[in-house]
Amino acid sequence: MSAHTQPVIEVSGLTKKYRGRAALSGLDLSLQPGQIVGLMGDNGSGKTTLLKILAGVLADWEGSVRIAGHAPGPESKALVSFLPDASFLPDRHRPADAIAQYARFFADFDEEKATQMIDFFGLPWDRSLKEMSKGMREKLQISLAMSRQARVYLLDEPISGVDPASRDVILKGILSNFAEDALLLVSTHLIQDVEAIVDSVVFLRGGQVMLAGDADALRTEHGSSLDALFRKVYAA
Ligand SMILES: Nc1ncnc2c1ncn2[C@@H]1O[C@H](COP(=O)(O)OP(=O)(O)OP(=O)(O)O)[C@@H](O)[C@H]1O
Repeated sequence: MSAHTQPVIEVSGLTKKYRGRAALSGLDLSLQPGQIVGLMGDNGSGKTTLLKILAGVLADWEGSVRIAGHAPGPESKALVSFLPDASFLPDRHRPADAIAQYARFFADFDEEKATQMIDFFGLPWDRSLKEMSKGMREKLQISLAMSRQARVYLLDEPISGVDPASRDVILKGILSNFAEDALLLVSTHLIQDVEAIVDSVVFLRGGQVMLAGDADALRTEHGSSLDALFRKVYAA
């Protein structure tokens, strides 16, 4: 990574309150492109809130947020592929309908890539979302989100509903579809599952960044896995 690379995400003093209670409290974060970043944190630490603000789907916050130089809005949304933690596709959609919908919405969507990824995951083309299992739906939504040629991918808990063997397949699918100069920010509490693929991590607590840095440097400095470090810092 070049030291002269501009951060693709720059956040400073970000505060978000829900009915007067802060979910994010003056959060600062700067992320370079060309890496996979694990967004970790205990329940309620603000991961989803942060991802939604970066995705431009949550308003009424204070502070400064820039995505490739743009404030959240139509220009930033065109560069950001967001995978929310809840299903957002109509229940009646089969994979081909979902592909057609994505193609209509997103100019950077690659239908062929999505088709390949759906086949890679072995998903049934003849089943609607309603007829799929939770893990199948997650795989379909990951296939769609990763098939945009985005600068930034925001994945909120993409592997929460799948069995351990499928998690590895999904991570492989994500990695093989990830352009080198993009940024992928993935939230999870299953840190051991993403430990092998993340270049750096951001640990949130109480709506602030508690610890952030290069994964290898943190492992060396603390002499432990990220998983063990996570347990240690959150137990403290
Ligand atoms: N729509 C909402 N209305 C009110 N409070 C909310 C809303 N969404 C989130 N919060 C609060 O904001 C805080 C941060 O929530 P958020 O969902 O961002 O955390 P998280 O780190 O993603 O948690 P988890 O790991 O449990 O998914 C929590 O205290 C939560 O109760």
